[in-house]
Amino acid sequence: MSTPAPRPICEIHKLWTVFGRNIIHQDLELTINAGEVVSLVGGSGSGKTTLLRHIVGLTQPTRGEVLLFGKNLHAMDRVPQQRLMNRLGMLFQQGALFSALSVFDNIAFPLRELRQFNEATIRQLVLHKLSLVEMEPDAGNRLPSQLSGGMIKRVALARALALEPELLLLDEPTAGLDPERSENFVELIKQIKHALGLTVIFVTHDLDTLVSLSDKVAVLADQRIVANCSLQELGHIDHPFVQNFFQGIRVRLERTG
Ligand SMILES: Nc1ncnc2c1ncn2[C@@H]1O[C@H](COP(=O)(O)OP(=O)(O)OP(=O)(O)O)[C@@H](O)[C@H]1O
Repeated sequence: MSTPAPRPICEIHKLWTVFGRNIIHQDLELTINAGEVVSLVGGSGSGKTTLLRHIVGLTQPTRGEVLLFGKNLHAMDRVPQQRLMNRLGMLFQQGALFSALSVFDNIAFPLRELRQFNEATIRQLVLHKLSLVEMEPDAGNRLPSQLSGGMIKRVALARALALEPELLLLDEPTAGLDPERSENFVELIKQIKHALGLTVIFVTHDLDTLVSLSDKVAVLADQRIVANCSLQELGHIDHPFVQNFFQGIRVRLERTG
């Protein structure tokens, strides 16, 4: 049986990002296909978070195109752009929950913004998202300040999933978690990915998270993507940053087989 042709979900072409005199991205090209889990790696300050922000429409690139589901995100009017952005979910580094809102209201927030659902439906949808991230319905009454670090990540993930996105972006999903909680959170992301058939792009500095979660690794160096391939294939890429990085993960790859 032949495998289906890859279906691009996110295509970035000739993208430039310039902040003042700093060129962050230069002629950057990247394609992410449906169903892939791609980690974005690169040195500190290489522009990983900025690239995620371009993909979700929060920051306009200086030049170039970001096509989401075949549509040019940054060249659209506000209403269709918002509709397109509703097909994405983003988990921010610190969770970015609204501190004055309960867990329930945090997850309900994007649903209420849509103005399409009544409160009974919103309640059902929120409770479903809480169960997806393995939290009890009672947790909905708590405030973010009453949650552990791991729970904050779960609630932030539930909120990112509220609109049932096709593409999920995660910025440092396991940052600040101890190794056990980090492993549990990675397992949860994997389960949800399979259950919902998501495409995932994530940034991490944690090599265990990277090895455990990635189908592919996109490497940002010299202001562009210098590799976008499986972890094993990285070993064949002739680039000093990639080679150095690969040495760092080789032992872990051998351990996981
Ligand atoms: N809005 C902005 N205005 C000016 N400079 C910015 C802005 N946003 C980011 N930068 C700069 O762009 C560069 C890339 O930042 P970014 O946060 O995307 O890097 P990163 O690869 O995610 O870094 P890290 O791994 O350390 O989190 C940094 O030098 C940062 O200071």
